[in-house]
Amino acid sequence: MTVDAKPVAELPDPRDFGLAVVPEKEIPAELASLVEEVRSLVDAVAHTKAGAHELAAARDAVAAANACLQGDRHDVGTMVQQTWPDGRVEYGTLTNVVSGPTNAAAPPLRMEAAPEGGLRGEVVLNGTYQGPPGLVHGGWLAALLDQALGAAAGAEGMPGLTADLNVNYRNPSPLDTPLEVTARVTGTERRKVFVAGEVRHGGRVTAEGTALMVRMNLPGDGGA
Ligand SMILES: CCCCCCCCCCCCCC(=O)SCCNC(=O)CCNC(=O)[C@H](O)C(C)(C)COP(=O)(O)OP(=O)(O)OC[C@H]1O[C@@H](n2cnc3c(N)ncnc32)[C@H](O)[C@@H]1OP(=O)(O)O
Repeated sequence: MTVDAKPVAELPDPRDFGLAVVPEKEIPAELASLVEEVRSLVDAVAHTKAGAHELAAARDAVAAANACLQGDRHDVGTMVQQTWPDGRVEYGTLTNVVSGPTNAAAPPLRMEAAPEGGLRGEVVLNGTYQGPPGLVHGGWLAALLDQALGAAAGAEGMPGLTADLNVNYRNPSPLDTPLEVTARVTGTERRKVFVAGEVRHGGRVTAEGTALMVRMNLPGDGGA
């Protein structure tokens, strides 16, 4: 395939697009641990068999916590600048539902450079991501792949939006156990970036995805 898409020399700075940026290292440790606690809370609520007394007490405690947090908020669209263990710098949305560090609904998925090229990450989805009994919901597998595929394009200097995503479910993906997610760029054509990736459990592919990402239109593209 023709490789004529132009990777950007430097990642576009979201501030140039009017978006606020929070460096991940500036997220307070107390917020990170609160997010962890809320993740655990969501799982506990989803599975609890507690009685009325405990449920009412928990509801009051959560209502009190909620009231504590009704102050100043980050704007929707706020970005987080993340530096991955391999030194790669990446921008993502702060509350991205797959990888956002402050989003308790995000598993979260973290990707880093894979020795064989592209990106790889590991993620464990608990029972709140359940579709069929004991298995990850197919929509969430698509979300994991979409995010990983987008991140793979971004890591090659070609951040963009998903235009087309195809997912094949090859084997069941179990809950509560590590799933490996891999993704790589397979080709480019003008602003089109073709990407492919997999979810694996115990080395066996459970879902595979391909996508077309359309690279962001950047100054200097000249309509290419
Ligand atoms: C600075 C901030 C950093 C941000 C980092 C972000 C990281 C994100 C990571 C998040 C990961 C999570 C990811 C998410 O959740 S992304 C969220 C889900 N995706 C969207 O919401 C995207 C919605 N769609 C659009 O906005 C537009 O349609 C896009 C931007 C995709 C293209 O509209 P645009 O006006 O820009 O492009 P163009 O029309 O000039 O077309 C250009 C080329 O593309 C070809 N084409 C277009 N569409 C399709 C299609 N559907 N099938 C096949 N081909 C298609 C087209 O034929 C042409 O080809 P060619 O003529 O060259 O051959």
